[in-house]
Amino acid sequence: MTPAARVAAAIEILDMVGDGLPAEQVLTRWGRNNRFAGSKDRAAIRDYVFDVLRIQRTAAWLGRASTGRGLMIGLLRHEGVDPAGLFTGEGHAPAPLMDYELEAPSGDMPESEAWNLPDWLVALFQEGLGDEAAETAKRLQSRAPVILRVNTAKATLGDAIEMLAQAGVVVEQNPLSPNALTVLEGPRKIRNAPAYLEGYVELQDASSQAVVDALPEAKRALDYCAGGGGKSLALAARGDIRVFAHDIDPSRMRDLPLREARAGVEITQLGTGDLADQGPYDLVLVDAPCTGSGSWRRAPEAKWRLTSEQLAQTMAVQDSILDEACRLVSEGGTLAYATCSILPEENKARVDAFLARHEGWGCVWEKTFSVSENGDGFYTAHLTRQK
Ligand SMILES: C[S@@+](CC[C@H](N)C(=O)[O-])C[C@H]1O[C@@H](n2cnc3c(N)ncnc32)[C@H](O)[C@@H]1O
Repeated sequence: MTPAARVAAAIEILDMVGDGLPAEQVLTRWGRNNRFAGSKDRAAIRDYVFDVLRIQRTAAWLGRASTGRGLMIGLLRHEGVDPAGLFTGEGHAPAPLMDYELEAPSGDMPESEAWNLPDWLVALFQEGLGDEAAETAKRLQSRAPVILRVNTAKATLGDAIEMLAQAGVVVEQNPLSPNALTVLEGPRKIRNAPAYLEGYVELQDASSQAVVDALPEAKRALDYCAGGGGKSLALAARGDIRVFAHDIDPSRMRDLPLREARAGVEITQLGTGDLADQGPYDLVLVDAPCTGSGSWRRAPEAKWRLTSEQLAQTMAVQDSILDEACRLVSEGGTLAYATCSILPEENKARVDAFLARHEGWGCVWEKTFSVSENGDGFYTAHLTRQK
């Protein structure tokens, strides 16, 4: 495909996303219906779509419309590319620019467009994050780093780095976790690299890894909201620990056996009805469902779709999960709470509300990870019963 044809494809996809369809679904369907597009074309189109979604308000302002076409014109201007060179109408290129599209609006962009958040979230960021609000919103506008976790059950850091390099994946150590590697070159080669296929490394954000690093030693640990099992796998790699994984939606753990086999570790999946029978556990990790605000670089659609009602519902779910999970913690054990959110409503406020509802519990440690070039935004707190 020509560069201009890729732009035209991104416009088509963004229009469908604008109609409310999930970007991933539209991209997959587009790929199926346009088999002539090669992997490089599909990757470039995907980048356009997600780059736009991260800066949608800015792109709409620069492109003078929030249609797919306006957004792509705006994205190109944001990246310092003159859209006239691609909007030629030749071949599969988008139609030439109309008069009103020829120039970006004059004057400074209004501040409201620069945050690239809905207005209600700008207010929430300002209220909850104070001085860090604007910087955090800005960081959410760039691409997230690609990060690997070295599976210490199978490989040393040195072995993993060397094997990755042989497959064209260049990495450097990430400061957030001793086993985390930031990918500098060759991210698209990871899934076919022997180091990945043989379980020497896993894809996992560095803040997520740091949340697991901080968990206290335990013989029996329950990952109460295991999802795909990223944190269960990291815990199991410690060795000398029995890890149980649970999720209210067991289908989320469907790939876990495959990932366990690759990583050379064992995890026991538990249905909700079996949790108490197998308990108590000296460590219960609640990696709670959340708005994902700390990882909106990876899933930028979520920031445009979130409503205040959904945030309130999510907070209520977080409360009820903590109430259920705390019953499974052994005497002297730890209830660890984590979210990939940067909103205090989902973090410290949930811990404070839990402590107010449960006499005898205390918070012994907590940490917030900011959105940074090293990792996603995360929060974690360790709760224990006080003597
Ligand atoms: C943030 S994700 C977990 C990510 C996972 N721990 C990882 O590191 O890959 C939250 C998970 O909580 C699950 N969940 C939602 N409500 C739940 C509940 N009441 N009990 C247990 N799990 C729940 C969701 O199905 C989702 O998979």
